[in-house]
Amino acid sequence: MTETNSTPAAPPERRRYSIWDNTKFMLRLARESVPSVPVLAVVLAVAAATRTTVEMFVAPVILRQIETHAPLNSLLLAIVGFTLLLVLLAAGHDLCETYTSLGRISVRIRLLEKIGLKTASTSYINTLDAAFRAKERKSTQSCSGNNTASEQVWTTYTELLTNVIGFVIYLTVLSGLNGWLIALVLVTAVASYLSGKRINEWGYRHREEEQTAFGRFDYLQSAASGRDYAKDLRIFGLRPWIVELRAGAMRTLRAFYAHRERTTVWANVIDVVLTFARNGVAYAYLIWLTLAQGLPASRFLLYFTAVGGFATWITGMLDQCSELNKESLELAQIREFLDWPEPYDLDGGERLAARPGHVYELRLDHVSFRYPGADRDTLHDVDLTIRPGEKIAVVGLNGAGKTTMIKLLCGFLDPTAGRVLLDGHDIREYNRRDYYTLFAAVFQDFSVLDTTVAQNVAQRLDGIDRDRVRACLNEAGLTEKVMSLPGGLDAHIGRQIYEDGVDLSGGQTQRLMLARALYKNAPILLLDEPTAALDPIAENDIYEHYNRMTAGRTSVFISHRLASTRFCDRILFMKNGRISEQGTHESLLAAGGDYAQLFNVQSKYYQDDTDANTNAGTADAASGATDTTVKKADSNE
Ligand SMILES: Nc1ncnc2c1ncn2[C@@H]1O[C@H](COP(=O)(O)OP(=O)(O)OP(=O)(O)O)[C@@H](O)[C@H]1O
Repeated sequence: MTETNSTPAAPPERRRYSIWDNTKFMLRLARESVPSVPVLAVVLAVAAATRTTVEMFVAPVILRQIETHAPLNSLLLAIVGFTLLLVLLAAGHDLCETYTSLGRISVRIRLLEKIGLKTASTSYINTLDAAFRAKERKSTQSCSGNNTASEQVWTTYTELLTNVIGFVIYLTVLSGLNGWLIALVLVTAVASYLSGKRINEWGYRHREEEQTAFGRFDYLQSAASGRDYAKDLRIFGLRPWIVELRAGAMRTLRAFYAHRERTTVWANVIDVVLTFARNGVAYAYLIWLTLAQGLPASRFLLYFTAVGGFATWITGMLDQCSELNKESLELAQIREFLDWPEPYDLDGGERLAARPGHVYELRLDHVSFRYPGADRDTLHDVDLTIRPGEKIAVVGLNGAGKTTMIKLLCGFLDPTAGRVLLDGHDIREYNRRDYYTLFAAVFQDFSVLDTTVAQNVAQRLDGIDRDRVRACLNEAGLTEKVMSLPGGLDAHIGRQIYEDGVDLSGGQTQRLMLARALYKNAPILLLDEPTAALDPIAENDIYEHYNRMTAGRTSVFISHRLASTRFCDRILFMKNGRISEQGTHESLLAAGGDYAQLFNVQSKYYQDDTDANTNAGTADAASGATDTTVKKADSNE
């Protein structure tokens, strides 16, 4: 017997994504979508720095001409030349900016697509992880508008580069001045940067806290307004309760932001003091040079403007570094999500060739399973062979582990211990996408897309075999309902997108899900309480056709109605994560164990009911048993 490995899945290893890493990531992303974006970022930076530099020279050059009594022509030429140059630079800058803004949006959308792809194709187990879902939410938020990091970062790169170019130019201009002055400006600037960096690091350290607080608020916000809760909100008068919970979440979120602001304010105070000291000393020195050393007015004006500009470039560089740091943290969140570890590579592994007509054997080889974060196993050493073409029924009390077993069989979950075997081979060796093609399923939760009936059954846009769709709808007992809809197979389901859409009842939706499973025509059929929402007549109808539906396939059928499992080859009774009994209906009754006891409890009700109402229908029909023939009725629920 395989030892139970009770260690839960390890939390994903945390990687650090530096600003440089994230810059390379954004460049790669731009290369994949709009390669002109980084190029135009550089062009814009050069244009902006040049424009400011030209502006700095305008007044000193004109003043110098006046000082040296230059001819009027030369003066006018300088004025017209500067004006034209500034107009051209401004026009070129605005043109590039307009052109690149669409490109930046496209790059952001590309990132959003990657997030969507990861969400859709991640291993099923990741979708159960609250940390994964929180990261997905945060990543989507970081790409959901023009002002989010994934788009704004290009502006930051541009402005940072503008500041660096300006810094170099102004440093060259000021190189004739006292070196101590330049050193003072640099030192104060670095000090400002370091205090800002500390703040950003605080944000990075506490980002999980922010995510948790925000996630809780967001969840309650959607619960208070969402369509899913619309009925409960009204019938149970839940609004005050949810609103109070939401207010509590809001208070936690506010407390977090207040803490962050308190930490930030000190960095701002330090920055203001340093800026004041830096500019004050510089201006005092220039005034002294003018008064004591006879610095010409045009030079004074040039240096005066250059010192102010130099400090602005440095402050700009620091601001942009801080901004880039913040945006890089957001990008790091997105990358942490995109690089979230996968227990298996959906596209890796041995390919499973299609084998039409082949009937598969499935085996759970001493399988145990524990959900991530749980403190005990849900399944304990389950050993089960489902023979090719066998029809298995699984019954048991709530929480016994029936659905979990199905999820292990179809490869959504991997065992914590033991193996799942397909025709004797560990399914972990196979390509998981190929493996999924072997299964059709009806799960307890439905996934109907707001689109046409035919597309919901065929799960595709083109190449729908409409005759097969009709046959499957018929098999699932939905023909009459669909044909009553204007548009028939092309009628829209759901009202989220289409005003003319139809909201199906729970039972009708379940039948639609069954038709979808039948349309896939996969060799293994998994049905997790597929008739729970059906009326007794529709349910009976499904049981009567069950053999035909599953002919030539291996099938597993979970049900809470024990009588309904008689038509299966073998019944498994699950208790506390183990298969505690198995056999045919008759042999299990004869054994007098848990199954027999549960069956008696269930049938007793109907028996009493029958005794009390002698004119009522048979007990078996009411309990959904198969040996009672009930006229097929495709009722409109
Ligand atoms: N994502 C999860 N994380 C942690 N525990 C889980 C998760 N899903 C299910 N469980 C636990 O696993 C146990 C078995 O659940 P499972 O859904 O397999 O039971 P079931 O027999 O299908 O129940 P039911 O008849 O109510 O559908 C339950 O105790 C449940 O709380």
